[in-house]
Amino acid sequence: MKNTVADILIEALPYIQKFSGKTVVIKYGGHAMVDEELKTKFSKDIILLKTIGINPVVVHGGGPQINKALKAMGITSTFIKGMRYTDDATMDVVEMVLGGKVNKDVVSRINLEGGRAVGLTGKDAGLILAEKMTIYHQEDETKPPEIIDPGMVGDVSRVNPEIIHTLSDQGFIPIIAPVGVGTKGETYNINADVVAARIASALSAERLILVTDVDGVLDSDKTLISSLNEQQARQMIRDSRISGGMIPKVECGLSALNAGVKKAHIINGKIAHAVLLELFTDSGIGTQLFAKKFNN
Ligand SMILES: Nc1ncnc2c1ncn2[C@@H]1O[C@H](COP(=O)(O)OP(=O)(O)O)[C@@H](O)[C@H]1O
Ligand SMILES: CC(=O)N[C@@H](CCC(=O)OP(=O)(O)O)C(=O)O
Repeated sequence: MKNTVADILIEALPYIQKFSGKTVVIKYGGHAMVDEELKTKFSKDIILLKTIGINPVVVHGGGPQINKALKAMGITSTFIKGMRYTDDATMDVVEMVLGGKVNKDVVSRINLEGGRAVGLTGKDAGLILAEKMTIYHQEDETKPPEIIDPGMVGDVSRVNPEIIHTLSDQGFIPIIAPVGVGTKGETYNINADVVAARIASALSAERLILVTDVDGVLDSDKTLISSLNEQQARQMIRDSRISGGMIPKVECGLSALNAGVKKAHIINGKIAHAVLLELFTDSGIGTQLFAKKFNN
């Protein structure tokens, strides 16, 4: 029976040994930034990882925080397949909220607890080069898909990870806002799951952990699906059992796995110390995704 503090620490030992010196990319969703206590616990988890020799890289979202700012300014917002339609006025607010308030809040909380976090957007050191995303919509499979213009929504065209390596090697924790830059210096709003997956792929991360506000991928009866392969996930998207913001999350997890990231998980950030529980316990929490070639 594992009930002493020592037993719990020892359960973590093989994982600590395995992950030491490796990179773990954590996507911290806006819906998981709930209250002060949870935010502090998340900050401590990240510092603990760094302290034991793991390289955490945090990519944060901020969807609800953007909604609040847009509402206060009287700008209405709509979503197409989980992506925010981003006209120029919306883009200004998105950059201000993600690169400003949300990024600095995550950074300063980690620093307050004794870590050394540094905030970046994709513009810093050319970290995230972006291009305009094209969204296809197909209602009738006998007809060609309709092309939807999402405004300044970006797709990642290239990640230049040097700045991440430089910071991580010097003991800093990079905190990345999902704003990208185009070849002409234009600013793009990129879904944070997309950025996290592409950064994890560029860093050949050991783990991609997507932290959200639900236990993982839920079935129609709301039960947690603890492991999900690519085929099952695509079927769930087709029959709308996976919808909204869960679509980019699942797609991104699968694409990171196909690009060489070892494991991808979706977990609930409302569970205290969710990141530690996922990484350092035998049972883990949440949904683990499996790519086609690893369907076992
Ligand atoms: N099958 C599903 N399982 C779990 N959540 C789902 C599913 N389908 C849609 N969702 C929705 O996706 C949301 C998570 O996406 P999102 O709100 O974008 O999170 P975040 O802000 O953390 O990126 C859930 O809160 C839920 O409303
Ligand atoms: C294109 C697009 O939709 N970008 C997102 C960026 C923030 C984000 O992804 O935040 P969460 O992870 O908290 O949802 C947005 O504007 O809301």
